[in-house]
Amino acid sequence: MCKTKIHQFLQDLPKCEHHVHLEGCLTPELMFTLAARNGVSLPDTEKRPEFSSPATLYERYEHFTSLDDFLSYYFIGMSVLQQQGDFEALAWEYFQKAHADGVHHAEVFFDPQEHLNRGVAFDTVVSGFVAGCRRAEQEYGMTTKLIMCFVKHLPASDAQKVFDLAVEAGHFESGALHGIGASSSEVGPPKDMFKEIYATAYSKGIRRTAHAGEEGDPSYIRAALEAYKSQRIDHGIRLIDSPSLLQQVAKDEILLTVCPVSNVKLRCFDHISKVPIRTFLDAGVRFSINSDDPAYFGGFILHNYCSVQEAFDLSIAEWRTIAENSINGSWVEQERKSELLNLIDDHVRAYQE
Ligand code: HPA
Ligand SMILES: [Zn+2]
Repeated sequence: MCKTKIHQFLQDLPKCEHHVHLEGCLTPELMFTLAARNGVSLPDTEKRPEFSSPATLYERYEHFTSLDDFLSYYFIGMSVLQQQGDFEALAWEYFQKAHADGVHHAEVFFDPQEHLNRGVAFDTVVSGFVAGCRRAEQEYGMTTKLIMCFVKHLPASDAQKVFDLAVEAGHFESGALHGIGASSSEVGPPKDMFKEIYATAYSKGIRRTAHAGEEGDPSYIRAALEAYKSQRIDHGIRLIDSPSLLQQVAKDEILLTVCPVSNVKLRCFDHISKVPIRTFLDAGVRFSINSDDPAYFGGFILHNYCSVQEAFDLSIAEWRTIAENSINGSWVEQERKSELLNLIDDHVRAYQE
């Protein structure tokens, strides 16, 4: 993979990432290091032999059976994060990889409820992740935004508490946090369980996105758009089951943050070629391509771009459309968008000369 000329083009193509969970960037190596340093016990290896070493965990990650199966590992993994420096180190590891993959602008998710439930202070989490973001901005000239996700498997009242903490701390006004999202188990919890929080966010002008239509049917996407007034949809792949909603999403210029490798690893599709990339392109649905939980799914953003290219053999004009849509769908100032659009123009011209 990534040996041919087009793969070099994809590596150097200026990218925006909109759908990556920082906790999903925790490699087994860092997990074991932090567990030892912080005195955190990972599961008993008698009962769970996959927790014997990074190698055995990587092997287990090859066989996720569903979103919830993956999430059970994801939530155990993040339990090793305890100190401000752990959160900073995790974010910095991600930004180094993203930079190497040609990411210029990254909007990254994190799940504060899980950390608070383990007794980690909200400020420890936010200040650690913010420090990682600032370092990426200073060292790489990247632009970054932090998006706080609410998790659907915990009570909505917990989500409300964490949202109130963020608002009271002035994090949205200061720019430490930029938006809200909703993630974790999809099918089961009420589709609109955070509707009061999203209504408050809307009234305060806080950006809104939500995971929907990953395992759940199109009614989950409709609920995110209607009950949450969500400005983006994370995943949204089940739109293929509703041509009318697909047309509406195209018309309303809602950006889908698609994660092709994740969709195969979590068995939403049996092969990348089934991810509706071609359908979305043909219908004029805007989407970006993203890594979701790269440490668990075997590759960062470039791996997703290259896997899509292998499966769909897209033209340079189609890649240009994807790259431009992902810039236009970013939550960043117009001046920065123009700068990134110019970089794409230069890159495509240089390739064609
Ligand atoms: O792909 C995902 N879906 C839902 N929740 C998540 N949390 C981390 N990754 C995911
Ligand atoms: Zn996700």
